[in-house]
Amino acid sequence: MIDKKDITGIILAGGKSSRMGTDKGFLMLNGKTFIQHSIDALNPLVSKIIIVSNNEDYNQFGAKRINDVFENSGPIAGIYSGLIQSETAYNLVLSCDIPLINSNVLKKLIDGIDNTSEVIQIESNGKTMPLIALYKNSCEHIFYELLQKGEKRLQYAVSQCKVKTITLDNKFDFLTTNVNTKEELKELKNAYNY
Ligand SMILES: Nc1nc2c(ncn2[C@@H]2O[C@H](COP(=O)(O)OP(=O)(O)OP(=O)(O)O)[C@@H](O)[C@H]2O)c(=O)[nH]1
Repeated sequence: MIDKKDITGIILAGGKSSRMGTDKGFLMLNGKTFIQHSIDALNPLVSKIIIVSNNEDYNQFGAKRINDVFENSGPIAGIYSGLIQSETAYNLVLSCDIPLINSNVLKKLIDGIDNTSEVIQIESNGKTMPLIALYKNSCEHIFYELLQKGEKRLQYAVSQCKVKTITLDNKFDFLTTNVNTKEELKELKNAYNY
């Protein structure tokens, strides 16, 4: 039986944010920052939360913030940076731009743990989502090798691990809505009356 003491939460909050123009973790939805939505979804399931970002403004959220080990190398580097700091076998990885995410969705990843899978990811709206996923620490060396080769495609990196995909029931697809632009944020607020 996997306990929360065996799981670290890793929130990716770095990157260029070129489409949004500002750090996505500080956007507000329903009176709460995006990063706080990620923290609140992870908290019941993990023993510790690590925020991966070079922005020191993320120090205020009561989680451990760490810098990216490789700069400008995208989410593979963000996950790798979190994995090398993690002291647990399992890691729930979440990007900071999915503000409707909740613990029930993340719990499905923990329920999917088996003896073989190194990555367990959500599929929602017909798309696999490696930034709503559980990673075993054994991915660390695979990601390191790929980063050395300059690989930036997270989907490719995940395909190099033993991966299992858990498909969300269609009625929960909205919970994985990803916000990349100001227009998408406006649409989300309109859709859910926030
Ligand atoms: N720590 C870390 N997180 C990253 C990095 N690149 C992207 N992310 C995070 O990964 C998630 C998805 O990022 P994207 O939307 O694909 O990329 P982005 O750089 O944030 O935005 P764009 O420049 O608009 O593509 C977000 O939560 C980002 O904060 C990185 O190099 N380091």
